[in-house]
This record gives sequence, structure tokens and C-alpha cells, in this order.
Amino acid sequence: MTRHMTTTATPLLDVTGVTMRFGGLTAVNDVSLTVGEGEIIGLIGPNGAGKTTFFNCLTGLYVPTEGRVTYRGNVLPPKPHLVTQAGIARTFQNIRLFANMTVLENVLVGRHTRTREGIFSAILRGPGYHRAETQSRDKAMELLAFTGLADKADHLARNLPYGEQRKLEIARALASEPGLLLLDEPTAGMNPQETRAAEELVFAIRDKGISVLVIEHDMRFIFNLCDRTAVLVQGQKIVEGDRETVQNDERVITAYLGAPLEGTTAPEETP
Ligand SMILES: Nc1ncnc2c1ncn2[C@@H]1O[C@H](COP(=O)(O)OP(=O)(O)OP(=O)(O)O)[C@@H](O)[C@H]1O
Repeated sequence: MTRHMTTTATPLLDVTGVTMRFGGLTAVNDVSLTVGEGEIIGLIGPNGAGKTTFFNCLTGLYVPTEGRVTYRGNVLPPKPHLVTQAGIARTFQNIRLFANMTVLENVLVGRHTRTREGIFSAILRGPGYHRAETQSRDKAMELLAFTGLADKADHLARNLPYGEQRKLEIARALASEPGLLLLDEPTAGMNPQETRAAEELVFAIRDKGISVLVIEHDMRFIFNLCDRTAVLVQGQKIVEGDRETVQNDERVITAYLGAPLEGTTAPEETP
């Protein structure tokens, strides 16, 4: 019998046995997860389950107590700006924009990890600096068009409605030209219409070849978008899989206090 060679491609993101302890509290407990090229992966769980802490372990904000995180096969450096440079960008649960800068300027800030022109070039303002500046501006305007904010380029970030501020955070994250985008509750505070538009935006991001890992409480959003979803409860990953697997898992139902997951279809009633 001939044995077929199986080639397993290295996942884009490979998280193995990540644990994060704060003193006596284990916020993330031995969690493993992969994100492949072109995948949209969901991360759900009740409040305090450890989702944001897990994100912080992937982005250099926290150095995990145990475990290993690799991106494109390389162990991630323990500094946020180096993680961004490596190709992982994120947004935050609490919007972190430069409120008194314009929309365009906020996106330009996001590009700094991708511009080669250094501080001396910026001071001297030579031809290299001007060329880089024009390129960055063009790229930033492209991203504003992509996220539907082009006509707001000159507005101050703080004057944007909440939903648009969230979009701007995404535009700024995309400016670092990531291969993987981590979104922490991208639809928090959005109305249903904005949420549907955000879904389309995430699909469009994936179509650009960027993988997405998303934390979200809106189950409809998660199940519409995600190829797989992992559920964290008290720091542990209790299940991972497609919509059916997650929705029908007893442990998930118990974790959400027996209530059907919000935004999901009700189980078929027996006559
Ligand atoms: N820097 C820290 N120091 C101590 N404890 C922390 C720290 N960061 C998070 N925690 C604790 O870790 C646990 C997990 O919190 P985390 O914010 O990761 O949960 P979450 O799933 O993102 O919750 P939510 O859905 O409410 O945002 C909580 O008990 C929280 O209080």
C-alpha cells in the first residue's frame, strides 16, 4: 500500500498552550489556536472569560506565563510595535484614536511601521521624505475609501459618530499592512445597520488576503462571518468548530446560563 504524503501548511498564527496568570488568577489557561491564511476565526465567551487577555498575549502587550505564539513560523517578539512590524495589527475594545487629529492623520500614524524614512530624513525633509510622504498619503486615502471614510478625511476623529470611529480604528490597523488583523469587539455600540456593514467590511478585508481573528458578543455577526469559532470560558477553550458544533455544545449552553445564544436560530420545535 502506498502511503500518501500529507503536507500540512504552517498556519499563519500558531498559538500553543498559552497561559496567562496575574498573581493567583489564571486569566488564560493552556489555550491553543491556529489561524490559517484567508481564515476568519471567532473568539467568544462570557464577560471576563479571558478573550482580551488572550489578544494581549498575541500582540506583545503581555508576555504569556507559559506557551508559545508563532506568526509565519517565527516566535513573536514581546513588544507591541515589533508584533505590528511582523504583520499583526489590532483594534481595541475601547476605541483608541487620536481624538484631536484628523481622520487622515490617524491612518498616517498607523503607517509608521511601514515607512522606511527615518527621523533625520523627516527633519531634513529631502526628496526621499517627500516621496515617502506622498506614498503614505495615497495609501491612507485608499484605506479611507476602502472603509467608506474618504469624505471624512479632514474631520477631527472625535467628531465622527461612534460607528465611524470603529471603522477608522480598522483603517488605521490596516495601514500597517498586516497579514493578520485582530478585532476586539468591532461592533460594540453599533446599530444593526452598522453591524451588517461591518460584516461586509470584514469579508472585504479577508478578500484582500488578510486573515482575521475577531472577539465579538454579537453571535449573528460571529456565525455569519467565521469559518471556525473558539469558545473561552474561565480562561479555557471549551470548544472550537463551526456554527453547529458551537451552538449545540452543552458546555457552551451552560456557560451562557442556559439561554440560547443571542442572534442564533432557535432549535427546531418538536410537534
Ligand atoms: N492586567 C491585569 N491584571 C490583573 N487581572 C487582569 C488583568 N487583565 C485582565 N485581568 C483579569 O483577567 C480576567 C479576564 O479578563 P479579560 O478582560 O481578558 O476578559 P474578556 O473575556 O475580554 O472580558 P470582556 O468580554 O468583559 O471584555 C478577568 O478576571 C480580569 O479581571
